[in-house]
Amino acid sequence: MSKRGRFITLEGGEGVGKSTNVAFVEAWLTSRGIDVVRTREPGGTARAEAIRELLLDPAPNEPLSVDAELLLVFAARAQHLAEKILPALARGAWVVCDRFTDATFAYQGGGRGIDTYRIAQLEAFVQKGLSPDLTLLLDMPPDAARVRLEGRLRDLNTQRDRFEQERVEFFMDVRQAYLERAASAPERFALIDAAQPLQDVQMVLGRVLEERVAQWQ
Ligand SMILES: Nc1ncnc2c1ncn2[C@@H]1O[C@H](COP(=O)(O)OP(=O)(O)O)[C@@H](O)[C@H]1O
Ligand SMILES: Cc1cn([C@H]2C[C@H](O)[C@@H](COP(=O)(O)OP(=O)(O)O)O2)c(=O)[nH]c1=O
Repeated sequence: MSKRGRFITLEGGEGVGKSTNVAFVEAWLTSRGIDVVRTREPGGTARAEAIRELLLDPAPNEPLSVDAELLLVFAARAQHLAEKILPALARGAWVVCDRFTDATFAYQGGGRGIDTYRIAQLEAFVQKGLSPDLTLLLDMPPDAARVRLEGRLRDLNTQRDRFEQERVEFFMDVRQAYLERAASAPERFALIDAAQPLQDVQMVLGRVLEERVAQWQ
């Protein structure tokens, strides 16, 4: 049987550069001959992307309950794991994912105030022990990240989604929860200063990948 692939996730608040750097990580690994599947959460498959639409739709006439939000995130994840992530890892491909369960601890836990224990129960139920091999946490102050996000929204001429409409205090709680998770699992996390110029962020990312890939081989 071929060796299971590696599972790498990128995390951080809105506008810190996750999408930009998921592409960088994919290109970095591909250039070293690694078979890479790039994906994102919530989403990654047709049905999971349909759940993403429900989660992001601001639909002001019917607020989404906090519990429904949590369960939808995990429903999308269960589908994503079954249809995409687990088959890719089983055939030996490496999966690079823009957000995963650390985002649930940060947003539904830190942001919405759901008890960490309840999230951990769903994590165990849905993931059955699977967790990322490496998590690249892009960290910067939310107000500075918001400036970047505004630029992206303007460029793409899109409206703010349900999460992007949250107040800055929500994103400060999200950041704090991410930092606490990183501190509790330092062997899995690499904490990266995302406020640096992109070139510097990517130099650090390259260094972290170099080190981890060498350890895994
Ligand atoms: N290190 C950086 N310095 C300045 N701008 C950046 C940096 N990284 C990303 N950006 C820009 O910030 C915006 C948000 O980046 P993006 O990758 O879409 O973030 P995310 O996926 O985390 O929301 C984009 O316009 C992107 O080009
Ligand atoms: C994966 C995940 C995402 N989310 C939220 C965070 C984001 O606001 C939203 C969509 O993710 P994403 O498209 O990555 O946002 P952005 O590119 O703006 O950073 O989903 C959760 O609340 N919980 C989760 O478990």
